[in-house]
Amino acid sequence: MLELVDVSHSFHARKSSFDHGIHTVLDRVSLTLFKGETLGVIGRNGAGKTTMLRLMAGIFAPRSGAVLRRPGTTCALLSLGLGFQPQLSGSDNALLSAMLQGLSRRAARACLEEIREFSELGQSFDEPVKTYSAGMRARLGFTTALMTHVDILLIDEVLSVGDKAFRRKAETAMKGRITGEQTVVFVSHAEGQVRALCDRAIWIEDGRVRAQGDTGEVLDQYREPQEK
Ligand SMILES: Nc1ncnc2c1ncn2[C@@H]1O[C@H](COP(=O)(O)OP(=O)(O)OP(=O)(O)O)[C@@H](O)[C@H]1O
Repeated sequence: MLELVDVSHSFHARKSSFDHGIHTVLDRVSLTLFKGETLGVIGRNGAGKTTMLRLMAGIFAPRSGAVLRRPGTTCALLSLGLGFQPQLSGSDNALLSAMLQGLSRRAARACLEEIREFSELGQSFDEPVKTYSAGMRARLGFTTALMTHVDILLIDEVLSVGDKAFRRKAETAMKGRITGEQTVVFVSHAEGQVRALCDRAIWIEDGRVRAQGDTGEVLDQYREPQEK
């Protein structure tokens, strides 16, 4: 469904501590994402997980290597603070995202009531997104992605924000999608969620793949050095 072949990525660093001003964030990463699976991505802060998702989504082009996607595959990146127009209302943003994900205007409009209800944003759904808290943005982003249908859903940490009740509801809804046809890449620091939701996992450390395979085994390896 999607493949990373020897993908490397770097940013220009301001700090002189990085070699020649270049900070390598991903170093020859290869992986294959299969149709219908949920792949968990784990790793410490700054390991390169978000960068990898952005490469998968086509937001960045890799400095070297290739990101291969079957032609016509639609892909949505669900991430905090990404993709909203702050001056537009929650409702208009939801409409826009749904249309960007390939829905017709009529089909997108038809989703709006469901999004309003599930997100529990109430009156705020019609207020500009710039007035939202982080948790409210997460609710809007999560619900919009949940109600519209893309081939690959890339989820960056969003299930870990918001209050407990919404988190539980979001997790249940996500499980419903995951056990169905949806192909998902799921970045999370919440090991319990990764264990519960993911068929396979990949551990990224300092931009390299440290381990990949069975979720339980990868999580056990990931935990070992931290417990020493
Ligand atoms: N646009 C950018 N410009 C420069 N450096 C960046 C940029 N985006 C990320 N980085 C750097 O790349 C490294 C990896 O960042 P990334 O966000 O991919 O990590 P992460 O594994 O998602 O971390 P976290 O778990 O904290 O979200 C970090 O050192 C970060 O500072």
